[in-house]
Amino acid sequence: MSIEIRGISKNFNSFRALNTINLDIQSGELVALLGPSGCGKTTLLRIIAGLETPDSGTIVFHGEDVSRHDVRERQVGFVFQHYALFRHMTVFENVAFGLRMKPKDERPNKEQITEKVHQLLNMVQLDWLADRYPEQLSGGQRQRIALARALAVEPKILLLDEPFGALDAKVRKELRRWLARLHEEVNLTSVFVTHDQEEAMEVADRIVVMNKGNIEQIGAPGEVYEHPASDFVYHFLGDANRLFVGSDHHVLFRPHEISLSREPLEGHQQGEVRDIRPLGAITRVTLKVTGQEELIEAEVVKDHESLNRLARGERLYFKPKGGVPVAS
Ligand SMILES: Nc1ncnc2c1ncn2[C@@H]1O[C@H](COP(=O)(O)OP(=O)(O)OP(=O)(O)O)[C@@H](O)[C@H]1O
Repeated sequence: MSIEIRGISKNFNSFRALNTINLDIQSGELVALLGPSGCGKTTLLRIIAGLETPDSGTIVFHGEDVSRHDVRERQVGFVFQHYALFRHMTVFENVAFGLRMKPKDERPNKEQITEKVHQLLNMVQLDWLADRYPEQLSGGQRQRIALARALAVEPKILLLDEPFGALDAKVRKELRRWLARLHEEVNLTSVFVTHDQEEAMEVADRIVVMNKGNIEQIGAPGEVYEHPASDFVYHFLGDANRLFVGSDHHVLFRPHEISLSREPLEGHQQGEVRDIRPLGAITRVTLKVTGQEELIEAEVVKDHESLNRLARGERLYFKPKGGVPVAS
């Protein structure tokens, strides 16, 4: 089911949380709303769900204007970070809940419900936990059960608000990959909110970068990373160096977009080594350049020749590879 967001604005008192948002989401797409805290991501998700009313604009699901439909009529599935499971119900009952609450003429019978719940629990690979209570589960398991519960009623649209936000880094990574695979299997239209660029890059088909109630850029992960539409997007999508060139220009470049050498080379300038950090496959070297306070970070493979017996205080020669020239 496609989602069209047309001219959506929302104020909280005099504060403009969303400023005329337009966005088309294709059927079956997995879209990330990415931006810093307070940029309006959650508000937009809640408006799509029907949990919040916009001041102006319309929401269209598959050609039908649902702006006036309430949250139940919209039939979307949710997974929110703090949207707890029912504590007094087992995992099985939690997942069955939405099916049992269906109007009588749509409600499956007992056997059908049992079959469906086990099918969903198998899909999230947690069928063996069916008789447990939520407090007997890990955080990651709870999130997967919450997802199974959301999917039980077969929503055409799934909305996820920082679904893995409260989990530790390793579990987050596993769940993220698992969500991307699941999305391919089930093929529903999904929108998820995150402030973590790595999460958005890894999972989403398209990323919507938001800032202060506006959309800065919409594009595939590679597109927004390689061709950022603004300084804001460039900085938000990854570490960035600023190298000043003269008094009114600077060049933006990523730590890995650098040529590094022990010897002076054509077009390279010198920097003093302030720090050397081995980070696994790569090593990060921090350089101080004459004439600017901001340090430059260079990331090169760990066996790069420039690193051979390198010590703090020594000099290296560097040159940004590519980079984006900007007026300061
Ligand atoms: N009910 C409300 N009343 C007043 N202000 C609100 C309300 N809901 C949200 N806001 C404000 O609107 C802005 C956008 O909030 P929103 O929750 O959409 O941001 P967000 O991008 O999801 O941020 P986060 O990542 O921190 O959750 C924030 O400045 C927030 O304080």
